[in-house]
Amino acid sequence: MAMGQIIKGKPVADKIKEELIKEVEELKARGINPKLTIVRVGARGDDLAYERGALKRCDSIGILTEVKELPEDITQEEYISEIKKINEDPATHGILCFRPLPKQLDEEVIKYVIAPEKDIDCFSPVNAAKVMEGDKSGFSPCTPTAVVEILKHYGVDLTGKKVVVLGRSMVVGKPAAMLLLNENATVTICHSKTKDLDLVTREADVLVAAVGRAKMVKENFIKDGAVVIDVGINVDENGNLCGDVDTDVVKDKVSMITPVPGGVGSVTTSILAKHVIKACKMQNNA
Ligand SMILES: NC(=O)C1=CN([C@@H]2O[C@H](COP(=O)(O)OP(=O)(O)OC[C@H]3O[C@@H](n4cnc5c(N)ncnc54)[C@H](OP(=O)(O)O)[C@@H]3O)[C@@H](O)[C@H]2O)C=CC1
Ligand SMILES: Nc1nc(=O)c2c([nH]1)NC[C@@H]1CN(c3ccc(C(=O)N[C@@H](CCC(=O)O)C(=O)O)cc3)C=[N+]21
Repeated sequence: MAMGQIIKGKPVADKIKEELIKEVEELKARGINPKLTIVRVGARGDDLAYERGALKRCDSIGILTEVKELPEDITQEEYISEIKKINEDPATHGILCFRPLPKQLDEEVIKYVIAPEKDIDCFSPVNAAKVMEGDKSGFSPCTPTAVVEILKHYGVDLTGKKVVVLGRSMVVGKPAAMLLLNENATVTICHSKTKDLDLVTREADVLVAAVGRAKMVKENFIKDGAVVIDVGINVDENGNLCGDVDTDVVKDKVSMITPVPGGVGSVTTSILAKHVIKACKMQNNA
């Protein structure tokens, strides 16, 4: 069996980064300084990984950043008031609220608070509706967008392909399925209630794993020669980052697979930066 190709995020991210550096220079020449504000509650491992990646990426492009660190036990009223403050702060162009939120915070209420024009990761229903409609005037969620960009970069044609998305969250699975559908794939979405999961995923020409369970996807989940996009960012028993796919056991069966770290996450941060600049330009009629 042929050894699968490890398809890294870096070349995809670097290409996006080069374009963005030029755009930031142009904005700065006009006295406009694009800025991202991150809102983090508590200290989840995957949030911290994103934060590290996002701060590094924005820094290298010239985007200003600020992190609002909020206590794990924050009340809904307090959280909402923090978001409203940032909505009204003219220096911030993009807001990223890490999700999932802790249990006492009701996402179904909070998602209406973030200003749609600053909502660079598609939290607001206004932007979610645009993803459904294929309307590119809003902000698609960064990670699902990164998944599509990686597939395009490595020449994987999605038209007519059987794509299985493992996971149905509003951060990854569900919008990823929608964006892949927009690329003319035939899409199946799986979740915790799916029966015979391995039989379903084994049909996939392209498998997108976004479950948040370390190394859950094994050899029996994979069709020979499939392309696997591993979105998972999990922390294993030794404190190291790992994906949702057990890469060691599937790598000889796949044709291509993204690594963790160095895969989807690194492209996600580039898309995030791209969206901050898009938001900044829109807010400045630039
Ligand atoms: N690389 C990147 O840029 C990013 C990585 N991530 C990572 O991706 C992973 C998923 O994130 P997110 O979508 O936010 O996570 P959520 O926990 O919100 O959603 C997980 C999804 O997986 C499903 N699921 C959980 N367990 C199983 C199982 N045993 N079998 C089948 N389906 C299952 C759930 O089903 P149900 O709906 O039925 O509960 C749910 O739809 C995490 O590791 C996260 O850190 C997230 C964003 C960006
Ligand atoms: N609203 C929301 N949207 C998200 O997209 C979201 C979220 N909440 N909550 C947390 C998860 C996790 N996530 C990561 C993104 C990039 C890296 C990343 O840049 N990873 C680098 C490594 C970074 C490092 O370890 O320093 C890599 O994979 O190479 C990691 C994790 C996005 N998430």
